[in-house]
Amino acid sequence: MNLAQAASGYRKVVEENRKLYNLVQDLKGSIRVYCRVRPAFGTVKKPSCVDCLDEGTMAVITPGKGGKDTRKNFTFNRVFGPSATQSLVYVDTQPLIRSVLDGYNVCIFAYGQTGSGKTFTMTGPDAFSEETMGVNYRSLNDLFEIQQQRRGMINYEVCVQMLEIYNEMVRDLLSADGASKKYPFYGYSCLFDIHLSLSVV
Ligand SMILES: Nc1ncnc2c1ncn2[C@@H]1O[C@H](COP(=O)(O)OP(=O)(O)OP(=O)(O)O)[C@@H](O)[C@H]1O
Repeated sequence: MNLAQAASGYRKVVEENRKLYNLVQDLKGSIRVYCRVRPAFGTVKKPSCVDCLDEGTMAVITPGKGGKDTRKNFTFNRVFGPSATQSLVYVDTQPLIRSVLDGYNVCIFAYGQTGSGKTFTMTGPDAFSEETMGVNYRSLNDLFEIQQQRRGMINYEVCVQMLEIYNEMVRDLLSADGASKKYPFYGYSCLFDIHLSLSVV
């Protein structure tokens, strides 16, 4: 077998591996919903109204009269309890980062009421370290690592946009004249009409 044949065979195996990898991600569910319960703060003395039952189920307890509490169970792809670390929370998300570099669209977002831990999960706390950093930084690290591993075979250009939607206004966070770069927000489709600053990283 000559070198050209060997290289062609190798490329086929790599391509097959890529397809199978992304098929597994699809089969695990193209929409996954995780629940993270943040720890109660030191000053809170009342028992928690949230109970993590198992890896995929949690209960919300509503106190009733005469000690008759009602419990409602909710099922997720996975439930992370108050002691879950940042790295544990990232484990299920990590494989999707490789899918991004294989040409798949991936969206990861945090949703929850104020103070529930969205920033903590996605960015990390102020006391920032390798252990405490959140999903965004971990994802970027992985993107750059895979980019390095594939260097010479595939060249990737990584760009970022950052925007904030607040009080029905879209604000371009990477614009030098940020204060003036505000657009009215009319819904999802309006984001495509707005030309936000694109920064190559
Ligand atoms: N898993 C966690 N472990 C320890 N502390 C946490 C955890 N999740 C959140 N916190 C702390 O709880 C507080 C509120 O969290 P955070 O700011 O992330 O909430 P948020 O959902 O982003 O709120 P907002 O919508 O108001 O911006 C912060 O002090 C944060 O450090």
